Amino acid sequence: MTDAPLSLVDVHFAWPGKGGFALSCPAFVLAPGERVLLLGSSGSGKSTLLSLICGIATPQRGQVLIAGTDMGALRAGARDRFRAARIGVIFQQFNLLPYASVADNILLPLRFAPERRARAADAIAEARRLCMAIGLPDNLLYMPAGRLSVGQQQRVAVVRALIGAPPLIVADEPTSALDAATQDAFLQLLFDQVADAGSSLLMVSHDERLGAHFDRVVRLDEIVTTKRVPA
Ligand SMILES: Nc1ncnc2c1ncn2[C@@H]1O[C@H](COP(=O)(O)OP(=O)(O)OP(=O)(O)O)[C@@H](O)[C@H]1O
Repeated sequence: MTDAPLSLVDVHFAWPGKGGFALSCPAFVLAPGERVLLLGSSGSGKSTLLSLICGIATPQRGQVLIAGTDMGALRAGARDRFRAARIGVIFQQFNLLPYASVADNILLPLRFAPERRARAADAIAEARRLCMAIGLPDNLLYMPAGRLSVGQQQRVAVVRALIGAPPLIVADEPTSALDAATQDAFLQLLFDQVADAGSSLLMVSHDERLGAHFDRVVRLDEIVTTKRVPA
């Protein structure tokens, strides 16, 4: 199933250093258009797995295939460009540039990915449309991102991941800064945008309550084994 948006094959990874955290994933496939919630407790390795999926970390063995391309086989620069083109990433800490405007933050991935840029023909109009859809007033577009509230910054991170319709959206606890009532509305908006773009969504969380919104719920320990490399 090489054209799946995401496929993990016999992946093994250990953070460097003695007593490091090691993770193995024999097999995991995300189907086209599928929305999967990956559940795991704090420290269980969710962010580590997402770093592997995004090509921010590279497995010591095995393959992380994005639409059939093995991320680990790409050189660092090519891997960064490939990620920008194919994957919209919503980081746990948002990773916004605080002094850059909201618009510049949103448009950043398009700079590195011409094919994604081409899908957002009028990029500012598309940024504005996504902001409105996700409940972010478009008069904030030219404010420095660091001046926004945490909930607004989370929305900026979502719009940056969605712009240019990357085939795979990966999200690390994107609702953590929102109260329960806002979470549901926010997820619905995110799902609407993901469906519009025809993207697949992999979200990690420790919050079982979110499961009802997804096509499939996977517990991390169903797909990975973890251990500490002895000191
Ligand atoms: N950059 C790193 N270098 C070394 N070890 C790391 C690094 N990042 C994470 N780890 C280790 O990997 C283990 C799993 O952490 P990870 O952040 O993947 O868990 P998590 O399930 O995402 O946790 P949380 O829900 O609290 O964010 C932890 O023991 C952590 O110390």
